[in-house]
Amino acid sequence: MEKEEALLKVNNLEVSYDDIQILKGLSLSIQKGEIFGIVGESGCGKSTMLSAILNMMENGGKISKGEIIFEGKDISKYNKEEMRRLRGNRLGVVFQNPGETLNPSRKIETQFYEALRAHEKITKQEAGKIAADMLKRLNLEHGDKIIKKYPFQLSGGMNQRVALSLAMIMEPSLLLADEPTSALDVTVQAQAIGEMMKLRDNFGTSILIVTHNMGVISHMTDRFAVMYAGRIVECGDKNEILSNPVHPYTRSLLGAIPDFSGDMPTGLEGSPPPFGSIKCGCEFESRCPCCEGNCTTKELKLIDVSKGNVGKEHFAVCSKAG
Ligand SMILES: Nc1ncnc2c1ncn2[C@@H]1O[C@H](COP(=O)(O)OP(=O)(O)OP(=O)(O)O)[C@@H](O)[C@H]1O
Repeated sequence: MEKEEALLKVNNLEVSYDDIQILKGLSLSIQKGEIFGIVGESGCGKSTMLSAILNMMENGGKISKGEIIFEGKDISKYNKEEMRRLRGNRLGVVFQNPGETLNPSRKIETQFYEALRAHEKITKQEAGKIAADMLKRLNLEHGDKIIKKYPFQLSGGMNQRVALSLAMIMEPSLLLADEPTSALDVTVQAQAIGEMMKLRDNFGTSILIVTHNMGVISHMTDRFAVMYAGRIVECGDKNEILSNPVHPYTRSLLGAIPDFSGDMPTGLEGSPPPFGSIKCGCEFESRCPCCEGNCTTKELKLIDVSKGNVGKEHFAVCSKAG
């Protein structure tokens, strides 16, 4: 059976800030209704990838190569106005801190009204009803009362759910989520994850979630990619990677997760090399327990490490630990 056309396809994306290359030949694809995760430690380029997709890079940032195909069109060529129309309509976004999505000086109902009005003709009253309905669908009871409040009158967890509702109000086909649970209490984190998963079940929304938390990846995603120093080093089916991680960095990430046994997690010494300092070979070499002579010179390419498990995709740029 032929595979359905991907909803989002990022091909060989290269992004630099002030001429220093950050993203290195990044490729991924997301199917309709799929939850895809990107995991990696702080500074590996996760947010840069999302801002490139959204055309929201800060000054000095530019896409130097590659394409971003969303619903069949290369949106990396879109101008600001074309992107503005797409955001909030076909593409929803939720950030780590609800404060980045919500305006502190406007009532929730005004924010919904403005978001809806940007894409369709609507009265304040109609917008209020749609907003209250959406809040209810995301398990926020008394939506009619919540919309009358300002963000500071709600808890962090409630605000994040309001932000999620706002991102979903136009029922976008793809939700981009940048560390959406990191700023929340652990108990509320689980709730927010559950709610995002319901979006896929109830609306068929695809989700691209960026996180440094392997627990979130393991709980939420169908497939995921591990990023290190601006490059995808391992990607594929979630269960394949979690049960048989082959890249030494993925193994280190998994070894760093504390558990209830009382054993100390192994952790990972050192830090990634500064961007721009490694011109060829493997960026993980200085921290890698498995490195060999040619690691600093060989070209890095994702290779199929799936061991013939049909339908269970699994790629890595190195399989020395496999
Ligand atoms: N506005 C900017 N100007 C210059 N360089 C930037 C800018 N934003 C990001 N970078 C560079 O890109 C690198 C990756 O940053 P990015 O925020 O994408 O990483 P991240 O994996 O999302 O980190 P975190 O988990 O801490 O948010 C940074 O280390 C920095 O070198």
